[in-house]
Amino acid sequence: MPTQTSTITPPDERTHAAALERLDGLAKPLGSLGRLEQVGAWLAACQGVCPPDPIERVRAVVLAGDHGVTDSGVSAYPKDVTAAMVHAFVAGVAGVSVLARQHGATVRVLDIGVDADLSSAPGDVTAHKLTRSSGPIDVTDAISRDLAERAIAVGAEIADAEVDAGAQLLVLGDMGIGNTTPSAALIASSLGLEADAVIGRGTGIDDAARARKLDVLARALARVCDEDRRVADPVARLAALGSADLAAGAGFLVQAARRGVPVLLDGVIACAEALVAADLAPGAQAWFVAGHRSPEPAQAHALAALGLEPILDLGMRLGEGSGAMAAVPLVRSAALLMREMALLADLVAP
Ligand SMILES: O=C(O)c1ccc[n+]([C@@H]2O[C@H](COP(=O)([O-])O)[C@@H](O)[C@H]2O)c1
Ligand SMILES: Cc1cc2nc[nH]c2cc1C
Repeated sequence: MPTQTSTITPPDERTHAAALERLDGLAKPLGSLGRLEQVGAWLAACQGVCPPDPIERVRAVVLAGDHGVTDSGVSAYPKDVTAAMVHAFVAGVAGVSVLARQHGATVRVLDIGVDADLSSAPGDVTAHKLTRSSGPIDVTDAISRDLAERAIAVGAEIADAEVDAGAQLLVLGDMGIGNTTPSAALIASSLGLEADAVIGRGTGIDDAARARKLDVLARALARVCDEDRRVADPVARLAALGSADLAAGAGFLVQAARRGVPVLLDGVIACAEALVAADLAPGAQAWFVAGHRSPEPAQAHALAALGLEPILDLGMRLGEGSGAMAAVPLVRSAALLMREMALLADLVAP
């Protein structure tokens, strides 16, 4: 029985049209606020109100997990860093923690599939733990179909909690050494691409590690993809080539869209999750904006397929939701400009 797919109610089209009209009437040359105008109109449509409310409550969730492919030497760092970084998020000293503090956002880190016992971590870090590492996708499925379905449901529960806590804007972050490999595999198998079109240098791998990663990716895609290099069913894709944390991310994004709360996407991991989310729930992508461009080639493919253009292009490749968090002030500016700028007609006598 496939996981239920459903179409998503889109952001309000009439509010979007009203927002574009308001933007054209502001005290500025037509179109002169560039991307901020599109972001402002999108926010208005998501909220169903023009001008949009100021964005006061931004909530980030970091989903952590380990990946069997790390045993093949596909990352520049050892997998113990995943668990170590979970402690850093809890202590508020990770990169995204600093940015979130600066921008008044919350960060919740959750161990979905870390290969360590984090049960002594404070708070509810392990409340949604599903596995200790997902499988090496070049030789076996990452997780069972049953676990993929449970992870999607867990991700939805996590999104519900953030929305119920009052989130006006969500950020989805990731932490997992090796996770650019399953992310690239998900994007390739969603779009029918070959390994060499999606491979990137992740944490900064050298040429030898890149050759190993290319081999892992090619064997993973050959193992599960049909002649089109695709896997049609999104749940099967998450189980075969993803992981528990990536499936939870896809479930999170579907539920955010279902609840009508906009999401700022981060780098290649969130974009892989978004691509699958759009297959699980067609139209979900209308609730997403890309916070930043990652150097990972797979992200560019995912963004093009989703019809998204990143707000920032700073060469960031940290993950954690950091690139999305860096874009938060601009999203806030887009709302305030629409609220507080004068109308040209009120300044210029007829
Ligand atoms: O967000 C991105 O586009 C991104 C690009 C490269 C690396 N990362 C982060 O680095 C880790 C994955 O890189 P790797 O090389 O171990 O696959 C993981 O913790 C990600 O958060 C993230
Ligand atoms: C130190 C470190 C921090 C990270 N944060 C997200 N991915 C990461 C990868 C490494 C290696």
